[in-house]
Amino acid sequence: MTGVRIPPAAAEVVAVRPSGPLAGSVTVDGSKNAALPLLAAAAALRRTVHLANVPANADVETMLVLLRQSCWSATRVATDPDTVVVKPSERSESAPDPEVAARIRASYYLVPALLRAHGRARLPWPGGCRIGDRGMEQHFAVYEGFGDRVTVDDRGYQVEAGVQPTSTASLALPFRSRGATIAALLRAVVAGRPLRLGQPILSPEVLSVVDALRAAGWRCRESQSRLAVAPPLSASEGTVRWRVPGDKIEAGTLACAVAATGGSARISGVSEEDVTPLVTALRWLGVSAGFDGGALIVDEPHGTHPASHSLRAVASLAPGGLDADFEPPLMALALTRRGAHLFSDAINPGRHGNLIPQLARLGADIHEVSPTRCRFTGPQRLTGAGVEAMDIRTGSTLLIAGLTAHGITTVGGLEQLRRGHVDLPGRLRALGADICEVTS
Ligand SMILES: CC(=O)N[C@H]1[C@@H](OP(=O)(O)OP(=O)(O)OC[C@H]2O[C@@H](n3ccc(=O)[nH]c3=O)[C@H](O)[C@@H]2O)O[C@H](CO)[C@@H](O)[C@@H]1O
Ligand SMILES: C=C(OP(=O)(O)O)C(=O)O
Repeated sequence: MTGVRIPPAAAEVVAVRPSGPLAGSVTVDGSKNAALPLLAAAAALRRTVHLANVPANADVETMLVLLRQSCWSATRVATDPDTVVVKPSERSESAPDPEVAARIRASYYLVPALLRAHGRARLPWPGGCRIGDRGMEQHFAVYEGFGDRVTVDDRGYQVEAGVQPTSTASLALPFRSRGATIAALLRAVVAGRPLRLGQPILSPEVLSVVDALRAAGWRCRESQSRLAVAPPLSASEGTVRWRVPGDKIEAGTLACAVAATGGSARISGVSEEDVTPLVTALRWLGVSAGFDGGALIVDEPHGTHPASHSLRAVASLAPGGLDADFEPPLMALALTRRGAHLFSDAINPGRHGNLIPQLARLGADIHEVSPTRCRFTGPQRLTGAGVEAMDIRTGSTLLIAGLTAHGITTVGGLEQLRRGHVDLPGRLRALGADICEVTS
């Protein structure tokens, strides 16, 4: 495609054209949704932490700014910019700027660290993707379970630290929540108290925090029904080294793009367990996908779709369930596959409302059974049009759809895409996708 190639950060839209089967090898960045709680965990620990594989997407950069505005130093190592060193700074009385904190949902992870630094945390209501009502009452129940005082108003919430006994904090979540599970873990760290948490979620992002605490000397035991952590037996002060796991969602998105174009690729940097539900869905759609030599392999050299079944993709917080963020890219892939497909995301009830009208602009015929559930029959023929990324995963899904549509698709709203990925168009281009950044 002809077009002016400019740095992605300056582009207003990307233009996508069908480019034949994607092929090659690519390595994903570190996961945004794991990096954010790990950075907050480093701050809560108040030790020097070297965190490797930290992606430079917009949400992570926002988190680094928030840490610096509070009382931590958070700097990328000059010789290894993927590594961030977090340590307490000299500043004692400073707090995050609410305007900055409101840009990301994960500002909520900073509450325990702020309690440690200031005895109180005042934050705006979380920002991030506008994908429906996204509550925080489980976080508040966690803090109240630790004896903290929570107050809310129109602009946000405040948590004031309660006096902490040394006894075990015993809490149970009414439903599985990544945010509330990590809130409980980090609150226990700051309180220096053992925690027993019923009904945790053991998603990769949570497990990466558990592993990080283990590396810092905390004693941790986890099962699907209970997560128990206890402080180190002896005080440890030295530097700890953690690593952000590879981005399972970026890997899954690339896999869907490769499969949608009938290509073959080797996607490295992600662990097998983290993409297992995605691989199951890919295979159900007749895609030859699996793990080999530490990489996710998608292999369709002839672009044939041997045994595509009708897919039921239901986002779930249950153990082994399909992460909600896999559902949109799978929808773009299923539009290319034979079958009567059903998609559901009741976790993020505004997601379909963002995505389906944009896919409809490309000509997709999707029947919305309810605001969170839809059906369609594939394969469908899409036609390029101007579309808008309404949230991170809408953006990545529209890139995939654009690769399979006839003609040129332009995707706007790139600031959404950049919140979650350093350069997803660049990753796709590395696999041969015909994508370029354009300004008006
Ligand atoms: C920064 C981050 O990791 N974001 C992810 C996280 O968001 P999010 O923070 O929404 O995820 P949680 O797992 O904590 O929440 C799961 C569900 O419970 C709701 N809830 C949660 C806590 C609470 O106190 N009250 C409440 O109603 C949430 O709105 C959501 O509908 O998980 C979502 C579901 O897998 C993903 O789509 C997001 O990418
Ligand atoms: C919904 C997402 O992010 P956030 O929770 O930060 O808005 C996402 O990563 O797709």
